[in-house]
Amino acid sequence: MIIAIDGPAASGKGTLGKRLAEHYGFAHLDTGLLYRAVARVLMDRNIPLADREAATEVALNLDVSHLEDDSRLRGAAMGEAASVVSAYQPVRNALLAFQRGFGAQASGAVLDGRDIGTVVRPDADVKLFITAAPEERARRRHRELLGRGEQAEYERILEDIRRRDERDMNRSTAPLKAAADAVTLDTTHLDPDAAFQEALKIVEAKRP
Ligand SMILES: Nc1ncnc2c1ncn2[C@@H]1O[C@H](COP(=O)(O)OP(=O)(O)O)[C@@H](O)[C@H]1O
Ligand SMILES: Nc1ccn([C@@H]2O[C@H](COP(=O)(O)OP(=O)(O)O)[C@@H](O)[C@H]2O)c(=O)n1
Repeated sequence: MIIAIDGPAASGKGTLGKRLAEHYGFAHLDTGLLYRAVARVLMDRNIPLADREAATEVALNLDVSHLEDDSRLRGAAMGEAASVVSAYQPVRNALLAFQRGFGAQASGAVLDGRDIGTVVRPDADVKLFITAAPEERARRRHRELLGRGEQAEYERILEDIRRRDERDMNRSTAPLKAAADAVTLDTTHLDPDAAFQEALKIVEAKRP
């Protein structure tokens, strides 16, 4: 079974994806980490994010083996940089085969990102579109960054989230949007447990 989870920044996609994968014993891929990793390599090499050719080259040669263990990828700067390089079609193309093949050896897979239900796995058995009010998402990300010891200011994070959503929704290639057959779950007033229970109901109802 394939579960696709899409939605805007800090809506809780990763948290939900991880829990659903644990519940069903499936593999889980946070696809945002791929774009974050491309951005990180460019930044480490002092290559401008505007260099599409270099970004494509990095994406084609990306080492995808240790993404989960790399806490630097989860910082605020990398999220912003990821949304710049993710707008380049050749970068997206370079990362597509890996995402499509992910979980083929497992009994099922959960992938979360922006275009899983629309582009990566339009054939997914269940598609969830996770949303929450921008203010609530900014509160969540603020708490998360402070918890990781990063300097973080609520107003600045809210601005970053709005700008990133705008860029992700309005790009010409694989824009952030709910697939026609996705079920939308608004988690603004749901804590992580309640969101998981709601998501579980949706998955169970759609399970083949
Ligand atoms: N329903 C929820 N209520 C409150 N906090 C949440 C909820 N879901 C996730 N979080 C927290 O919000 C932050 C962002 O969640 P995450 O799953 O990383 O979102 P995304 O993958 O959509 O960016 C994390 O610190 C996470 O623990
Ligand atoms: N499938 C995906 C996943 C992420 N992305 C891009 O990568 C950026 C970082 O994604 P992320 O999921 O790690 O970000 P958060 O939602 O965790 O803040 C997003 O703002 C998107 O621009 C994408 O274009 N397609």
